[in-house]
Amino acid sequence: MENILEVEDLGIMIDGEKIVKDISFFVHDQHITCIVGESGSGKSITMSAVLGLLPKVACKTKESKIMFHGDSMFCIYQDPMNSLNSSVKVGKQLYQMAKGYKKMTRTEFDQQMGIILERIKFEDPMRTLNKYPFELSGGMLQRLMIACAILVTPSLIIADEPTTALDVSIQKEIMREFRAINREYQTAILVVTHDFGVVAELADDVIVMHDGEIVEKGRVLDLFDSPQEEYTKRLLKASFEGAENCS
Ligand SMILES: Nc1ncnc2c1ncn2[C@@H]1O[C@H](COP(=O)(O)OP(=O)(O)OP(=O)(O)O)[C@@H](O)[C@H]1O
Repeated sequence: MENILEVEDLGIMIDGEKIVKDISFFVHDQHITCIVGESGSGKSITMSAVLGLLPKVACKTKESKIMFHGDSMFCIYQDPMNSLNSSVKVGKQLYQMAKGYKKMTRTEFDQQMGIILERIKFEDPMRTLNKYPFELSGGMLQRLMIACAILVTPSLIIADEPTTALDVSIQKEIMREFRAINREYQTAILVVTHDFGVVAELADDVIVMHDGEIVEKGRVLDLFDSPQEEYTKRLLKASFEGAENCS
C-alpha cells in the first residue's frame, strides 16, 4: 500500500509556542483517514500546513517534512459559504476552481457538472449553478463542493469538519457521498473532525490528536475494538455514551 501523503516531524510555532509538536503520520492511497480530536488539539492548523496555507502568525520548524506523492489536492471546508464569494454565482466560482485542475471550457464544465449533480440527486442542476451562494443552504453548497471534487478527481481530498455545520440527515448524505467517491474513484480522503460518529461512518484509518500531539493512530477497527491510550478510551466513551443517551 502506497502512501499519498507523508508528514514527518511537523512542528508549528505561533508566538514562540509550539502548537503542533513534531507529529508524524501518513495517509494511505485509496483510504479514508480521519484526524480526530477535541477543539484546539491542532487538527486544522496541521491541515493548513499540509495545504501550504499556514496563517501569517504561524511557521513550521525547519525539521518539518511534508511529502505529497499525488498530482493534486482539493479542499472542502467546514463552511463553504465563507470560502465562496457571495456576489458571484456558484457555477462561475466552481468553474474557476475546476479550471485550476483541469483544462475545460465553461460549456464542458456545465455538461460534466450537470451529469454529476443529477447523479447526486440535484433536481435542477443548471438552475442551482445559476444561484448566488446565499440563495443555497449549507448542505447544498457542501454537496456542490463535493460534485466539484468528483469532477476534478484529485489524488487527495482534504475536508475540514465537512459536516459540522449541517443537520444530521444532511450529514449522513454528505458522508455517503464521500464514501461513494472513495469507492468509485479510489480517491484518498483526509477528514478532520471532532466527532467519533464521523470516524465510525467514514474512516479506514484514524489519527487521534490531543494538545498538538498524536496520541494514537491505526486502523479504525483496531482503535475502536481496543484503544491503547487512556485519552482515546475517554474520548470514545464520551462520544458513544452521549450518543446512546440521545437515542
Ligand atoms: N491564526 C491563528 N492565530 C493564533 N493562534 C492560532 C491560529 N490558528 C490556530 N491557532 C491556535 O492553534 C491551536 C490549534 O488550533 P486548531 O484550529 O488547529 O485546533 P483544532 O483542533 O482544529 O480545533 P477546532 O476544531 O476548534 O478548530 C489553538 O490553540 C489555536 O488557538
